[in-house]
Amino acid sequence: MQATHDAAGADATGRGSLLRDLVALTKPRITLMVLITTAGGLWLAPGEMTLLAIAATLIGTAAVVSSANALNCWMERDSDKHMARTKRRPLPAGRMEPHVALRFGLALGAFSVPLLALAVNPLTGLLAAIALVSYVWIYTPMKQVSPAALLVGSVPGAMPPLMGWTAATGSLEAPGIVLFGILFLWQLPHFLAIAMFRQGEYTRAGIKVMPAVRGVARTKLHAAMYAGALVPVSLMLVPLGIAGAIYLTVVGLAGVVFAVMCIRGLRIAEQDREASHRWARAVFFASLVYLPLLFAALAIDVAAR
Ligand code: HEM
Ligand SMILES: CC(C)=CCC/C(C)=C/CC/C(C)=C/COP(=O)(O)OP(=O)(O)O
Repeated sequence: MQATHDAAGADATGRGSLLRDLVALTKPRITLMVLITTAGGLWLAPGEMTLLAIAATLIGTAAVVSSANALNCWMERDSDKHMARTKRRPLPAGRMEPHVALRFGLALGAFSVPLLALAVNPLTGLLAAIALVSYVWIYTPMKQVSPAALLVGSVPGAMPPLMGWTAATGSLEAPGIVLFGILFLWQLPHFLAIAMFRQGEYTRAGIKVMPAVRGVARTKLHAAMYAGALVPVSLMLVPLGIAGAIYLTVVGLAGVVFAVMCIRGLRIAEQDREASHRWARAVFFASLVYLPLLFAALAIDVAAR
C-alpha cells in the first residue's frame, strides 16, 4: 500500500501538470470513499429529493472534503516532507507554491459551504462548516500534540453520512446519528492500524500517534474495543427499521470478522514487530473492504424493500 493519499499519478521526475497536482491536493481516493458514505445517508433517508438537490449535496460534499484536504496539505507542507507516504505531494515535492494550495482550498470552502446551506438546507451547511473547521483548525494542528487528535479527526470524518441524511430530511434523527456513529468507530481501528505500521515515519514527522506515545499493547486494545463496539452500533439500523435481513447478515458477519481480526492482534507478542506490522496492514486493508461492503449491503437492502 505504498500509493496512498499522494500525488495522483505525478511522474517520477515530479513534473505533474497543475491540474493533476490540484486533484492530488484533494486526496481523491479518500474523497471518493467519503462520497460513498454521503450517498448512503441520502439513499437511506425517507422522502423525495429533486435531482438538483441530490447533485448539490454530492457536489457540495465533494467540494468541502476537497477543501479540507487541500488546506490540510497546505498546513502540513513541512511535516509531509518527512514521510515516504506524503513527500511526493505537490507542496513538499516543491511542484506547487503554497499560496496556490491555500487559495484553492479556501475557494473550495467558500463555494461548498454556501452551496450546501442555500441549495440543500442550512443544517447541512452548518454540519459541513463544523467538519471543515474541526478538521483543518483543530485536528490538523493537534496531530503534533497528542494521539487524542484521532478522536477529534474522527468527528469530521463521520459527518458526511449524517450530512447525506440531513440533506434529505432537514433534521437530526436517530438513523443519521447511527451512521455518524458507524463512521466514527470505523475510523479508529482504521487509523490505529496505520499508525502501527507507519509509526517510525510519524515519529520522524513529529506527529504523536498512540503506539509511539502509549505503546503497542494499548493501541491494539483500543483497536479491538472500537472494532467490537462497531458491531452493535452498525446493527442498530435494523431495530430502527432502516435496514433488514440482508444488511443484518452481511454487516453482522463482516463486523464480527473485522472485530475478531482486531482482537487477534492482542495475541501477538510485543517484541514481534514483524508480526505486529503484518497484522496492522491486514487490519487497514480489511477496514477498506468493510466500509464499502457495509454501504453496498445497505443500498441493496433498502432497494429490495
Ligand atoms: C481520523 C480519521 C482518519 C485518519 C487519521 C486516516 C488516515 C489515513 C491514512 C494515513 C491513510 C494512508 C494509509 C497508508 O497507506 O499508509 C488512509 C488511507 C485511506 N483512508 Fe483514511 N483516515 C481517516 C478517516 C478516513 C475516512 C473518514 C475515510 C472515508 C470514509 C477514509 C478513507 C481512506 C481510504 C479510502 C484510504 C486508502 C486510499 C488512500 O490511501 O488514499 N479514511 N487513511
Ligand atoms: C465534511 C468534511 C469537511 C469532512 C472531512 C472529511 C475528511 C477529510 C475525512 C478524513 C478524516 C481524516 C482525519 C483523514 C486523515 O487526515 P490526515 O491529515 O491524518 O492524513 P494525511 O496524513 O494523509 O495528511
